[in-house]
Amino acid sequence: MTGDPAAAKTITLRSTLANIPRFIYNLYLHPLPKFPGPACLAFSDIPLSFLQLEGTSQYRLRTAHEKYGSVVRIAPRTLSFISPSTWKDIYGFRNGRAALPKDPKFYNDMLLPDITPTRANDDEAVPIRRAMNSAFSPKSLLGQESMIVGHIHRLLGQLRKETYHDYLNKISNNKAVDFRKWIIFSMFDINSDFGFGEDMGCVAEGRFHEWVRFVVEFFYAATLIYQCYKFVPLNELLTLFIPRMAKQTDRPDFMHHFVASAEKEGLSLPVIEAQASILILAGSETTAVALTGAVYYVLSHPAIHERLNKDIRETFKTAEDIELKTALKKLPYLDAVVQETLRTHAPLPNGFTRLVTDKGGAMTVISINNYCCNTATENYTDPFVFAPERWFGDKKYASDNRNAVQPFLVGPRNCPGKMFALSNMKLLLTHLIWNFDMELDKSTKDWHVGEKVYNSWIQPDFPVYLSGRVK
Ligand code: HEM
Repeated sequence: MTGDPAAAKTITLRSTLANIPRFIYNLYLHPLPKFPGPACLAFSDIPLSFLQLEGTSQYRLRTAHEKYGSVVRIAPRTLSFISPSTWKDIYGFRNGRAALPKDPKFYNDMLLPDITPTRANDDEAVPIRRAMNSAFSPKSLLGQESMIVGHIHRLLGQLRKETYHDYLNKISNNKAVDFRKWIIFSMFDINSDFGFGEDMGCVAEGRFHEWVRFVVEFFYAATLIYQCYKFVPLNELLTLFIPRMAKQTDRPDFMHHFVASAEKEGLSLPVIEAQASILILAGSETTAVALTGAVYYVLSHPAIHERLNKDIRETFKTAEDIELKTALKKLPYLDAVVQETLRTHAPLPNGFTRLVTDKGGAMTVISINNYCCNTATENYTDPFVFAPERWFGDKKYASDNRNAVQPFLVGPRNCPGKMFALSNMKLLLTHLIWNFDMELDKSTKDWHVGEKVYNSWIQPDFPVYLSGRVK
């Protein structure tokens, strides 16, 4: 097909000219101009969409918040907030239900089916969430520990193989390992084992399962979703690849708990099956991004790395002593490292949009952007400094708004997998640090600078040198 650049230019110019009255209206006559914000974003929806397609909107919005304050108009009908007090107003409960409805343009019918908790309306989501809660209860999570540890051991074994030419004689092959890749493998294995009682074999085979690759790319596709009519609904794909439901395992996995409660809630089989997609989609990539971020921040701060090494290696005399109960409770410094990672590197940095309807019926889209909120100078002292101490009552950070960090959201539509994600992160970090001395490859300098976001951070390769611990 041949293009005609002159015709394209003419069409662009004509449509821009035709829209000038609308741009003027948006800037000066619209009901929202009382909210501050850059005119270059407020005149049309196009600039924000462009930045989102480019994966860089978080940086532009942060600059706008630093200049204009805690509420910024970022498109004609769109406001961004960063005050900690607004979390509850936007996402919390009101009269036992979600305070505000989800924005159907983001939660559209190409993203996920409306029988997933993410897209179900507030009333329909209640029984699904109730059925999920029993699967995510602290008791059933503790029941998953041996499964998680089994996967961690498999991962450690593969990392040793990658690191050592001859493991018994400790002959290293002096090759850095792409850590991010292995963490993704492990998180997809753990989440699918948790969800369906069967892992995907990513760590064992050292490669992405085909549909896992698809799920990772779905995060990018979600940004382009309006143009993505070619995508088959994800849950149908998943049920094609995972012959689940009837499979029986001795260990009560998520589906075991979920199906038992779902029956009591009167949920239909299609609703039960649809949870397959959301569980893998929501849990694997997010936790992998957070874990990779945590390893990066720890290794790039030698004092933090040393303190964590000391805490973990002194607390657990043998690797078998590492247990969820102890890893979660006895290691406050590890806890602070994880919190600080979720502040500086929240896996889903851009906000989740909700709608406010005014008396005339006009809708405004509002959200809190995690990246802007967590790196705002109005919320944190030295917001770009990775400082676990800020979670320990260090005087320097006394004025920090620590409750501004809400990577799992708040309220009735928050993340039900929060405890599962935190447990995985802490267990894996503890095992890694107990077992290995680690060092960043030089190429990782400024590894996170300019990272793009398509729903989640697009992290570059992450080469790390490993060796069996010396002390
Ligand atoms: C660090 C890791 C994680 C982060 C930061 C995170 C964050 C979030 C956030 C912000 C939401 C709300 C999204 C929205 O409103 O559209 C969400 C929803 C959800 N998450 Fe997580 N998540 C993580 C890990 C997990 C894990 C491990 C699981 C399950 C094993 C999980 C299961 C879910 C489910 C099922 C939903 C949908 C809930 C609903 O819409 O009602 N998440 N997550």
